[in-house]
Amino acid sequence: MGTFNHSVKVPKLYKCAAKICQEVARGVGSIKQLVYEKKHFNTSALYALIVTTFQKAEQIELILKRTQLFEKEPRLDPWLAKIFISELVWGKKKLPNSQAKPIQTILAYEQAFKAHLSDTSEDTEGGVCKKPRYVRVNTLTNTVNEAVELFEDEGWVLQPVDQPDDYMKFIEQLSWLEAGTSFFNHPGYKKGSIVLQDKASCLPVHILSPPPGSVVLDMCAAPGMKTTQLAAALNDEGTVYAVERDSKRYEVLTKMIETAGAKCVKTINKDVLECGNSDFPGVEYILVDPSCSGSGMVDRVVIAADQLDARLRKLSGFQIKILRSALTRYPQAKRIVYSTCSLYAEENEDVVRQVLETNNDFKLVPAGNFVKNMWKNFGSSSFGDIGKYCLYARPQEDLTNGFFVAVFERLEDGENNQFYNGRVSKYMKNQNRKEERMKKRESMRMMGELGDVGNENNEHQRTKRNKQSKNQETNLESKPNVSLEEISENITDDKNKTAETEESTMEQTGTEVKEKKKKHKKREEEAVADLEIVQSNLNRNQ
Ligand SMILES: C[S@@+](CC[C@H](N)C(=O)[O-])C[C@H]1O[C@@H](n2cnc3c(N)ncnc32)[C@H](O)[C@@H]1O
Repeated sequence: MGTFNHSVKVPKLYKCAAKICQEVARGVGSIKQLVYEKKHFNTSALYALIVTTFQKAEQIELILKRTQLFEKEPRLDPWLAKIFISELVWGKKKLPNSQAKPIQTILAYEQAFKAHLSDTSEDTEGGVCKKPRYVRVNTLTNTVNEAVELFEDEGWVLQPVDQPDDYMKFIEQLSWLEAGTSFFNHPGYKKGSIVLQDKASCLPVHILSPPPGSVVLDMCAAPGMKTTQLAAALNDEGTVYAVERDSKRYEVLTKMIETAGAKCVKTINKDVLECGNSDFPGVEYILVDPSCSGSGMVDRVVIAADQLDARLRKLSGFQIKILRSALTRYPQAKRIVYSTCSLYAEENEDVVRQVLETNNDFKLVPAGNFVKNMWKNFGSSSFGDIGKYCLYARPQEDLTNGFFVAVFERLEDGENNQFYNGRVSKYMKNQNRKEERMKKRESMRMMGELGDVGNENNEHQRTKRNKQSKNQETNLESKPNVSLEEISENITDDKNKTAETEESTMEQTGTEVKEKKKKHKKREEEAVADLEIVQSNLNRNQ
């Protein structure tokens, strides 16, 4: 091993890359978001280094296991070591000429890494595909021809596309750029002429195809790729309601909309599960693109196998809930597209199946119809027609990120949803119960008001009632109007909410998630305390 000097620092690029990897793995943000937040002078090198490290995650883990690097070198920073291995084996294939200790330590294992790599490459190399760099032309600010000219001026050559299909033409116009081509600093990207959006990620909006002038709801909007694509589909005529719950991601969303010059978008920083028809009147087209495992993303962070089942269960619970709300809360909705960038049936066909089984207002329509039946990959045959009707983009065959799309359309009179099994979902039962409770309260309130008319004693009775309830309030330590049933329901609701928050805030920071959990726990405890107070008062009154 060469000599090293403790005072020699690791170059900033590697330290920064290791820090971002650690944050991505903790769910603080996406690679892109964190890289751009760091404002490092060599963004593209930083991005490439991190993406390669995640792409090669399985191989790196195997190499680490076989060389027992961390057992032998316990002081090595794990993410820094992974970054160096990635650079040494797949990146520049060398490390900076430095005496810094971590660099020297890694270099001492170079031969061992390479030897182990030759054993591992066969089974894992096939997992990574070389997809081209896709760009979507933002037709709100320039035409496809203008964008093509912009690139041709720089020496790019546009290749003809064989497929006659509009979708293929539009999306692939500029797709013949080598894998890894970077456009983050391109003036066209900075001023919003192009959007760096994967071809498969363009599918959901292409399939939803809202005509200009329509009212659209984008339920999970940030960072805003599909929101801006929706605005372009509308030719900026009509309305796109873009809802995003996470406040940090909401900021990114508003910025992206501004850069794209989309005027028809109304952004809402709210939990869409708390919204309904009165918030977004007249919604006709809905895009449901919820948080998912991201297993289709070529530069994804791999979820550890022992956590996968639990993670998928949580995610699919949330996905079912959000899709159901789309299908039940917007009476004027005609077409709804559900999409994920996951390749797991648990988040895709199975979500579609569960929602369809309890809904008789919508039918599933073959997604292939919307791409002129030219698509190759569909859902699993183990889901019967549901599989046939849903569409997949698969990295190896389509050279895109992995994606899933399902399309729902409102039933016409006399039509049936062939997958409906006649059962009412728990979700709908809860919704109906809530509505009934609200109606009951409203009619009691109305009766109270009507009762005032022509009743001389009413004033007196109301004062008496108020007095009684004030006394009760004091007895119940200010919790008089809450029934046992309501409090119990709140506890359950809060429990569900805690789970849901966990599922859908993958993109939130660890601290935010912790804070939220704390708050939910406190609310739960308060609700339990309320329940006990009401219970003890009831016992006392019996
Ligand atoms: C897969 S991303 C959406 C990507 C986006 N459609 C695009 O194309 O750029 C999912 C987004 O949904 C947001 N989200 C999750 N649960 C939500 C909820 N209940 N209400 C609103 N937004 C939510 C997440 O914060 C995240 O930004």
